[in-house]
Order: sequence, then C-alpha cells, then structure tokens
Amino acid sequence: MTDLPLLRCFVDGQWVETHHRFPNINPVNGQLIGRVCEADAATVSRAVEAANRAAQGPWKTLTVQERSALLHRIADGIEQRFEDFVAAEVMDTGRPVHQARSLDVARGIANFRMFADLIKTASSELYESTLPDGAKMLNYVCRKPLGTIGVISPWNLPLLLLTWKVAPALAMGNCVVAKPSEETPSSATLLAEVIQAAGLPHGVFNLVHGFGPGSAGEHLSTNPNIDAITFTGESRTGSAIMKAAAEGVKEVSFELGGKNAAVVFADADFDAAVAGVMRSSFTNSGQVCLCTERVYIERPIFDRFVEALKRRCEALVVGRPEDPGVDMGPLISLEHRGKVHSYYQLAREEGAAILCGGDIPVFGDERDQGAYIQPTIMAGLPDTARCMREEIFGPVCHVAPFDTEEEVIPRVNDSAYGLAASIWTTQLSRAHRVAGQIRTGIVWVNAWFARDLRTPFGGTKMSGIGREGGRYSLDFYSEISTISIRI
Ligand SMILES: NC(=O)c1ccc[n+]([C@@H]2O[C@H](COP(=O)([O-])OP(=O)(O)OC[C@H]3O[C@@H](n4cnc5c(N)ncnc54)[C@H](O)[C@@H]3O)[C@@H](O)[C@H]2O)c1
Ligand SMILES: O=C/C=C/C=C(\O)C(=O)O
Repeated sequence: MTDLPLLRCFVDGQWVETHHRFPNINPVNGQLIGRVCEADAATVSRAVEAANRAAQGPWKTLTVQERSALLHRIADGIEQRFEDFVAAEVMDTGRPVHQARSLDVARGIANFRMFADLIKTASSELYESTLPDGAKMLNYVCRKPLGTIGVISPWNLPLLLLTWKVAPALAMGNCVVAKPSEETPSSATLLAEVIQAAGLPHGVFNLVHGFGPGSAGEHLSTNPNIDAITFTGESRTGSAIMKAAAEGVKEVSFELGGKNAAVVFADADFDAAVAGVMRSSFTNSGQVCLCTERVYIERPIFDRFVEALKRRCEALVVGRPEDPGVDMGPLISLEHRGKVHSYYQLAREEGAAILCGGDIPVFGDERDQGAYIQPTIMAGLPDTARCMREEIFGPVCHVAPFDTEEEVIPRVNDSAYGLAASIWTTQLSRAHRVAGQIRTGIVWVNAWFARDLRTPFGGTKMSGIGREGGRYSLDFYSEISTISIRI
C-alpha cells in the first residue's frame, strides 16, 4: 500500500505534503491507485500569498514575447511527456486511450500554444478626440494583469479544462492558484511538474488539491486576496462560488451545466446525422457539458432514425481504456454512476420507454467493481419530465419527433440551460434561420464539438456567465484600462 503514488500540492515553487490525504480511485475497477494531499485553509492561503508576491516580482517585468516563449515551453513540456499525460487521464477517468490522446492531451497543448501566439498579435483600440477647448486627446485601451486568478476545474475533461483557463491567465501576466477536481488530480499534478521545469518564477503557478465545501475549493473561492475566479462545473456549484465571490465583488467566469439539444431535419444527411448524434450523446460516456441529452427528429424520418440510432447504441463497445475499438469507458465514480442510474429509474417512473440500455452492465470480471453504465436511449417523455429538464451527465439521450421549425425551436429553448445545440440539415437558409433562434452560447450545424479556440465559448442562463476563447479570454484575464493623453 505504501508504494502507491502520493500526489502533492505545489506552492511557491515547492512540493508540499499535507496531513490530510484522500484516495484516488480507478473507475475501471474501483482500485486504489494513489493518495492525494488535501490542501487545508493555511496551505491555500500560502498559495495565494505566494501568487500575490510573484505578481509583483520578475513575472511582472516579462515582455509579451518572453511570456509567449514560456507558454510555448510549457506546451513543449506537455508534448515531451505526452504519454505520461495520457496515462494520467486514463488512470483517473478510465476513458479510452485514443480519446485521451486525440482530445484531452492534444487540447492541453493547443490551449497553451493558442494563447502564446494570440498575445503576440492581439490588437487594442486607440481613438483621437478633440475637447471643447480644441485640445487634442489620444485615448488608448490597454490590458493590465488582474493579479491572482483562482482556477477551479471539473473532472470530466481534466487537462483540457484546466489548461483552457491556466493558459490565458498566465498569458495575460497573472498568477494562478489552481484547484482541480478531487476525482482527477493526476494530470494537474503533471502540469505543475511541467510548469516547474519550464522555469516560471516561484509562486506564478500554484496547485492545491482538495474538495469543494469545507476544503480547498471553498478556501480558494473565499480567499480575500484573489482577484478573480474562473470556474467550470455544475450550475449549483457556480451559484455557491458566486456567493463567495460576491463578498469581495470578484470578477467571475463560469462554464456550467447544460441540457443540450440536437435537432435533426428530414433533409439532413442521414448517416452523418446518425453518426453526429451518436458522438454528441456518448462521447466520454456522455460526461461532456456539450453532450446531447435531447434529440428532436422531424417526424418523416423519426422511426428510421431512431432504429439506426438504437442499432449504433447497441453496437457501442463499452470496455477498458486499452481495449481495441473501445467506444466508451466507465463513468467517473460509483457516486456519479449512482446519480445517472437513478435518472434511468426516474425515466421509467416518468413513463419513458427504454429503447436501448437502461441499466448497469455485468461483465463477470474486475469491471463489475468499476463505475460502468449502459449507453441508453429513451423515448416517450413529455418535455416537462425531470429527465428532460435536469442535466443527467451520462451516456443517455431522449428521442422525440417534431413537425415544424415553429414547434421545435421553442421546445429546444424551453430549458433552464443554454450552453450548446446542434442542428442537422442540408438546407443552408434553414441552418442560418434556426441557428439564429436557438438560445445557447454555441450552435453547431452538421457538426458537434468542432472548436475554433479563437471564438467565444460559454453558455446563457444556468449554463454560465461570460465567454472565454480568443480575445474574450484576454479580456477576462485582464484589467482593461483606458489611458487618455492631452497632446
Ligand atoms: N460549461 C462547461 O464548459 C463545462 C465543462 C465541463 C463540465 N461542466 C459541468 O461540470 C459538471 C461536472 O463536473 P463536476 O462534477 O466536477 O462539477 P462540480 O461542480 O461538482 O465540481 C467542479 C469543481 O468545483 C469544486 N467545487 C465543488 N463545490 C465547490 C464549492 N462550494 N466551492 C468551491 N469549489 C467547489 C470541485 O472540487 C471541482 O474541482 C457538470 O454539470 C458539467 O455540465 C461544464
Ligand atoms: O465538458 C465541457 C467541455 C468544454 C469544452 C471547452 O471548454 C473547450 O472546448 O474549450
């Protein structure tokens, strides 16, 4: 038991062990794979103090080119340890190895490279004006570092979502105290190792492990000496963090939950739409905030489309990360599996027909101690059902027919969430017309999770506050200041 890895916190350039440790569990088989040092309030305070100090040190004097070069060096470090990061993500989450390679770690590198390049070309604004007395004024806008950013990230895409915040925060000259999810501490710890090796000044990047309430997450979000909080996670957690930030009127950027819809018109490319809805419903075992949980299909193709989806769902390979052709791994934990499974039960109580899946698989091997659940398709629920309104965050979607655009658009928008939607049609004008009426932060047409990192990303309503991506990230991670000079 003692040879299991101990994941430590990283504070002020030093690796820190703490008294309280918590277990790291492999969701494939329920095995203990390590222990993690939980940061108490004092450790979090020391991390914030170190960040505040570093913000006034050499980090402050670096040029944009120097900071950009350091971010590229971090990306190089992730690249050099690519397989270590793949192993870390797979160990913590049980996801398919091919996904960890093509999505999680690849995006970790891309996030740092994108912002390293963007800060070198980011433009600002300058206006010339004349005062009533005839004096000329030059008015220009500049972005100054905010200071210390609290970064709190979730377990579903651990490295992707942590680096999506850390990269622009560092790019804009801030310092960071990051708190990854208690479920996925490994890749964040590797990132701290890479950042340390890249030679950033002590205290610029700090990592504290722990939970939310009464632990490192709450200690960080309530610390009076952080200047902004960027959070990705459940909407109700966002609400709790917002309350904590309100005390000090902190800036917040929230990427929260979703109950995303796919709309398939009869004129869609049928096979592409089936494949697209399968990907958007079952990728990462449905544990992506952008995943589809509501599928609306135009009535003329409803039966044929559902039959095709059902066949594809039944053919999904649910297995170990390294299994050949594996499509789906386990959920993140037995607790989360219990939540998703309870929604399968609730769906039956609400009158749903379970067309595929609907239960916990039996493998007859060590996976039966893991957090596996069957990919599931259900039908027959009214839009008012809880399963149609609450985020389940598992490999499940509900299929329903519709007859007209005028009917389906209000149904899609009738949600407390507004994160993402996908539309499948070959009619160009319809694509633009419908996409323009969907109330979400992102609408894909004949695509899903196709990301241009320069575009704004985020949700409306309970799905979040603010946008990150491209210059939107540069703005959030800056103190935007106007300088007006009489000339
Ligand atoms: N919109 C997006 O971009 C996006 C991306 C990924 C995940 N999500 C959402 O995240 C959820 C799944 O992730 P999760 O289960 O890790 O979310 P979560 O809200 O349970 O936890 C997210 C992070 O917040 C921390 N935390 C929890 N309570 C806290 C508190 N009171 N104060 C401070 N920190 C606290 C957790 O330790 C974790 O690090 C889903 O709802 C999903 O939709 C949204
Ligand atoms: O689970 C949610 C996924 C979020 C994805 C991003 O933030 C991104 O692609 O930048």
